[in-house]
Amino acid sequence: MESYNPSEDPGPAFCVGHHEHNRLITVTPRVIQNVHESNYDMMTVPITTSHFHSRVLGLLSSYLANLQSPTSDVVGTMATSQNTRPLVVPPLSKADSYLTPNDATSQLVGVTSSWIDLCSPDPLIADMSRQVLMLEVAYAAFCGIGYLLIPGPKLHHGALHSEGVIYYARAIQDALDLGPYIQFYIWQQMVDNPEVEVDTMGDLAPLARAEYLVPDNGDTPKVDPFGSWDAWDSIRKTCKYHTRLTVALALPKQLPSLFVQSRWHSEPVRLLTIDGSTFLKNQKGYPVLSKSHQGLIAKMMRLRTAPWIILCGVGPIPGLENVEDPDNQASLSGSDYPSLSQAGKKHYDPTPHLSYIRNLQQRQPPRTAIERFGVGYQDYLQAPLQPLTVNLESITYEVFEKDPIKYEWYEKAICKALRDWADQKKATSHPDGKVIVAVVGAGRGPLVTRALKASADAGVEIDLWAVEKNQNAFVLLQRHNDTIWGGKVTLVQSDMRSWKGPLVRQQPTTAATGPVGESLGIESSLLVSSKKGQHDPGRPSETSELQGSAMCHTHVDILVSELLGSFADNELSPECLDGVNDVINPVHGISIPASYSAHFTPVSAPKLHADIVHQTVSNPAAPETPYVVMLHAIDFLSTTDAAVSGENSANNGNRASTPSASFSTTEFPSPFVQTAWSFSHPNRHIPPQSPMQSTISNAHNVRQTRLAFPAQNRGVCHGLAGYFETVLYGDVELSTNPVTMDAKSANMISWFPIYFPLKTPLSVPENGEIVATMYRQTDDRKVWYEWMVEVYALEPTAASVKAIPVSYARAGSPSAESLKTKENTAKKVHRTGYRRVRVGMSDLHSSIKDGCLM
Ligand SMILES: C[S@@+](CC[C@H](N)C(=O)[O-])C[C@H]1O[C@@H](n2cnc3c(N)ncnc32)[C@H](O)[C@@H]1O
Repeated sequence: MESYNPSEDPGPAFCVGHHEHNRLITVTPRVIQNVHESNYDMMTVPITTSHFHSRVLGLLSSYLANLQSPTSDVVGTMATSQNTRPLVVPPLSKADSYLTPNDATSQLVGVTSSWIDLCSPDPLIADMSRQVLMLEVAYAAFCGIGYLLIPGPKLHHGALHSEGVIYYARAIQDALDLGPYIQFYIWQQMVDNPEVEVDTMGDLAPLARAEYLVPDNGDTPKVDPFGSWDAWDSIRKTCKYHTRLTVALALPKQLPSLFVQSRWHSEPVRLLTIDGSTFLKNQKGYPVLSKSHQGLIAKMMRLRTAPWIILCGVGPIPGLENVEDPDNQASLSGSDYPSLSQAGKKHYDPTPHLSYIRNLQQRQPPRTAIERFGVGYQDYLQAPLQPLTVNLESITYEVFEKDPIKYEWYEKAICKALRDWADQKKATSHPDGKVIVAVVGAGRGPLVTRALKASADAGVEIDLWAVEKNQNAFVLLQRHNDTIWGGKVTLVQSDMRSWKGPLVRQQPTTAATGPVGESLGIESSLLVSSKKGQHDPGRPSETSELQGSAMCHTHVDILVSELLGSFADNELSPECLDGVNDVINPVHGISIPASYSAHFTPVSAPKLHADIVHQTVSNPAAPETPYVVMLHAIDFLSTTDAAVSGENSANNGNRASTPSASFSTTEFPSPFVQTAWSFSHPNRHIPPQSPMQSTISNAHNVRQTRLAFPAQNRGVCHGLAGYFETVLYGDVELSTNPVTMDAKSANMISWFPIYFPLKTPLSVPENGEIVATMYRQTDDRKVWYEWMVEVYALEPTAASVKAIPVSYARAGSPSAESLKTKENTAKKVHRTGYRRVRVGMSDLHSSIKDGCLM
């Protein structure tokens, strides 16, 4: 890897804007220049003025004053319903908006009116609100506004809760059509806190007529940690995961639990709004953010599309104070000059909140190796490789070879294996007593180089073979053998499945087995003549004549391969290694890797779901394809951590792309990742080929699993995130499993996880259970996966009264021992005292159309 200096890493760039509730100016390019000079990147503008607000209120009050009590028709429909639109809000006039199209408009975030109530149970209020929004969106679109901030839905109306969200969502769907070039931000609180949802003077909500309200039953509504997210989920579902529909998230003074933070982290949050009141004061009286706020911002800023930050209620932009006369467009006031008392202070800062955010930007931790490597790949869907049927390009190998861990760990594993071989005085397959090592699927040769190094380090002599089927990569292997390896390697251009094993010179008599330095005589083999640089693998005979001396095939002592995919076996490592199984020394021979296992966990992944929905238009197989993807904006639905508050949480587990220890107060909960299945090599149990079949059966490589995952919080399951672990040799292991990766192979970058999508997302209830059934299937010509997900609600039976324990939380991945009884996992984790009621079930998905050809 090229050398990297963290101090030179620029880190994520912060784009910071300024919001003022009631800005009374027309924003011109000169104003924008002023904004930039104040070190802000952009600003918000209301679409309409207080004049418009007063006009609508006036209209409403005169209408209500003359209104007779609503009557119902025979079917009970109220006369003043949406069906008989009673009141039309007239179009905007000059005094209704300061917004005017000019060169500055594209740099503005427009804000629609917060005094409307699209969710009102009173159809009159809801309809007027809808009309106001439509007028504002249409005018914003006309002016060329590119970004529009829309205050989120009002969730509480007396005893009614979240009833009007669907009306809100429906209006947003219309808005998306009305402003086809506008990016919409729904301004959401992080949690549903009824105390925050207070009506202010002039709001339409309190004007809802009593007959439409349900009397308050006196119960104090509680904070619902996922209530706000629920509302957002309804809106984006109604709008079919529209790409222009995103979230502006208001950060409260007290951050909610890490579960809630992690959920928002998985959503398309494109704006973070921070109110002046969210800031604390440091000892010198300057505004600062708490550690947990800093941590959340750091995480958000590492997303593929980092949100912009908008500071609200932090005082005016210097030189841009609101003036009484909005039509006086010389509204850049003379207040660039501080007051006398301010001027008296030595280092007067007119924008201390902004200065803090800029300082926070400077202090962002440098990106980790995987973050640097993954730039541009975050949440980007890639089709998995088909390395058997498609020859890789040199650039693909080059990317693999940048891994700072994988090759190092292979070298360690080979070195240990060689030392053990020598220490245990195991007999070798070579007449000279050398340990025969073969790298199968050698690519451009990095593992060959490592094997030679391991031999030198271990002080154990080896006879090294490299087998590769990609004829283009083979040219490089030949070149490396001449220039780097000093001709020490025997190269074989072949599919490993038709390789007959190393050719060695026949010995005059059958050699006795012996330790390293001696040879394991292969029964009835003839060992003669030195091997040559190149070998023709196509020879079917066990012995051959080479330069007059008899040669015979022998075994490989240590077979080294790296044929793993993101889900361990998805690039057909089991099938390829089965093909060289008989080549491995039947007594002492080993495979590096010795075993590998596939793991998965259910996730919420709205961005991936949206991308797949859009791809489905041109590719119907898109939702039944497992994708390789650097998962980032996802939320693990099943976790092993107890709920912790944002402010008080400690670093509680490993997770991919950890920003830095200094921001560990926002370490999201660890996923509950379970093992699907595993493979071991050499496989001493491959069933013999049936004489009734002409093709070799692959039935022994079929696998199936059914695993249950507890889901503590409600959410939406979009698919399964898959990982792998592998034991190379002894305690040398590689892992992409987020639970074990840091302990086993931190900073390894060769593999991104795999993602198995669901065509239709499944809603998961609180304290529910997600059960995934998965198969690895084969028809002896190709391999594919099938998967389906069921969701259960757990209803306490009469016998159980206590809260549901998260009884199968587990911090690590299962041990090799527990893997043996893995088939029973779903049964084992079944919770007693609860009846499972199935509330959702996906299709059975199958990747057979894109199966991996053997
Ligand atoms: C993932 S790459 C690894 C390359 C190299 N060993 C490394 O670690 O950088 C797998 C390699 O195995 C080769 N390969 C896959 N299946 C093979 C087979 N059946 N026979 C021979 N080579 C194979 C591919 O062409 C590719 O070069």
